[in-house]
Amino acid sequence: MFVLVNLKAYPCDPVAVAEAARDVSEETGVRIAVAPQAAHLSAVADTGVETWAQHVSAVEHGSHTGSTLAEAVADAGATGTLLNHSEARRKLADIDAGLDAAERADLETVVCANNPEQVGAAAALGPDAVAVEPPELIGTGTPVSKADPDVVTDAVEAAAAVDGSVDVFCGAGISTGDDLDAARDLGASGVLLASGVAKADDPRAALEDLVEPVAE
Ligand SMILES: O=C(CO)COP(=O)(O)O
Repeated sequence: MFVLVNLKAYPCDPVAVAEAARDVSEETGVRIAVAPQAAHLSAVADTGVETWAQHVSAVEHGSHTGSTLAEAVADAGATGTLLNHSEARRKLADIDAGLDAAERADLETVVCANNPEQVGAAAALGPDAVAVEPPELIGTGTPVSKADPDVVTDAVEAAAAVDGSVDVFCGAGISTGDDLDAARDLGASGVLLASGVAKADDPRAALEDLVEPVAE
């Protein structure tokens, strides 16, 4: 199971979370990556943790003020990027072009989607993975893998029907090892989470609990 921690714009210490994620990943053998604010990418990557961007713009080098250039994200140490999110919704054409930009910069990709139908559409664009995240459960602490398991199994089916090589992750309300275990049982190969770690009093303990079912 891949654990991808999206720090969104939460007021946590990105380097402290990154160091905890690096240590827990090394101790348990579980792949854990951290996606901080773009301005924190270098500092997070310097810890040695696997580092992801939250977004790259659908642009190439050029006159694109305010954009997040895929090449710049890679230069800062990111090896992957999220694309699209319920909290920052993109047009399909922009997701498609964002995937091209990520490929140019050799970044791994996870496209977020709100439901299994969108998962099918996103899978057709050829990302490395899609993450299904029902918006109504995001940030609630109620895990999608328990509250709405059909969403996960339907997402796995929808992606497989389009492109069997696209991994499916799930997110929204994931915070404990039980939640991760349930996600795995439903066919997800990773989890995408935010508040369970970014808002935890002790992010290291939160991560240790989260990966416990899949630790070596
Ligand atoms: O939106 C999410 C990750 O991208 C999920 O957020 P929570 O883990 O806070 O529910």
